[in-house]
Amino acid sequence: MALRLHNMIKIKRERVTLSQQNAVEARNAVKAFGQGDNAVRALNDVSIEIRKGEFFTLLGPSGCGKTTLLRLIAGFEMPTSGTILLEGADITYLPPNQRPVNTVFQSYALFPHLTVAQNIGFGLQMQGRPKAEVKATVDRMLALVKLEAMASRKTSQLSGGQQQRVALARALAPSPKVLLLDEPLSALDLKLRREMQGELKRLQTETGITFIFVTHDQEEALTMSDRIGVMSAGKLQQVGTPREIYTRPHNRFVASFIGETNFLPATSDGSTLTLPGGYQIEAPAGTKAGQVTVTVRPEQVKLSPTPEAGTLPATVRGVVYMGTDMNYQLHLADGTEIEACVVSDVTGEAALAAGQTVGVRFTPGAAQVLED
Ligand SMILES: Nc1ncnc2c1ncn2[C@@H]1O[C@H](COP(=O)(O)OP(=O)(O)OP(=O)(O)O)[C@@H](O)[C@H]1O
Repeated sequence: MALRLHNMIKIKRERVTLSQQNAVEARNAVKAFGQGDNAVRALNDVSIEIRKGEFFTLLGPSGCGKTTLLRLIAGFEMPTSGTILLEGADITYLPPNQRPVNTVFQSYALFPHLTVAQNIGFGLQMQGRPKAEVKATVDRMLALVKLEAMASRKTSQLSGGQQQRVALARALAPSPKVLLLDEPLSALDLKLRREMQGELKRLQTETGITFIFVTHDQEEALTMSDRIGVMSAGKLQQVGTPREIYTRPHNRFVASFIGETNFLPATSDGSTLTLPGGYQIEAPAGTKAGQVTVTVRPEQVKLSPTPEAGTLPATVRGVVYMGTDMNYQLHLADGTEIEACVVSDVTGEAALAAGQTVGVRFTPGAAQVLED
């Protein structure tokens, strides 16, 4: 009995310590809007752990619940059920202004009649911090976002990129534990967006503050994040590093939402996968026996000019020159269509022509078996 109690206390302590290592946790978060038949489940039992000091991205299509999850963390919404924790403490019902969390919105929400410096210092002033401290922090923030020369300009006289920097500096000024960023770059043109992606990453690294970034742009998520949480229809589909998400997608949604991919039917005996045309590859560890769906990225599909033994015969249906790459559309004997992406050579000429029968192989280890 005493041993059981001791173990229970130990487990509880370990759980609390683990929770404290996380900046933010959602446990079984459900958020429903509306009643009865009109109810929308924006979040459907979402549990997630976001570590201290990481650049974490919530990625998913429009309406999947990203903003709703962010609003629960900010305190702008309460969950229908479930818990939100910040460094292990339950903040589910804590008002937004009592959370050490700040948000940067897509619209920036700057005060146009105030100067850059006044905008950045606004939150600190409202907190009643001493004047000298406000000035020192504003100066530090101006240097951080490289806007020292603009300190006394009105924000209405700034470009979109500069306004974005002011919004970031203002949100970072009170040193929040967590910064929430709701599609902050979507109003910027492509060139500026790329520049600000680098800037955001730099700010996160330099400040060490946990960033939770919302986007529906997969490239943005892959290039900026330490880890990504992929969402669809109010559910978290997969959490992992950009590399894990791209190379080891768990299901069809994740595989197709992030990058281009091919799906092929296969039969598994637990150790070997047999694909259309009898092409056999090693099954990844843990693959169950039976009918499965395999996914393989186009750049992991290798082509030889003739269907040699041990390859999958296919007919080239079309060739598209993409600049850096050549894209081949291929037709398999069972009717499956797949794509291969081959780096262009110096001439930019296609090595294989439409109508040709070729041999297909996959880079060993590249094919993934999906859960659904
Ligand atoms: N206040 C609300 N009242 C009713 N339904 C809402 C409300 N807020 C969100 N929803 C619904 O909840 C679902 C999730 O919305 P949410 O804004 O979280 O998605 P999102 O992934 O952030 O989408 P987007 O990228 O378009 O902003 C959607 O179906 C949306 O219509």
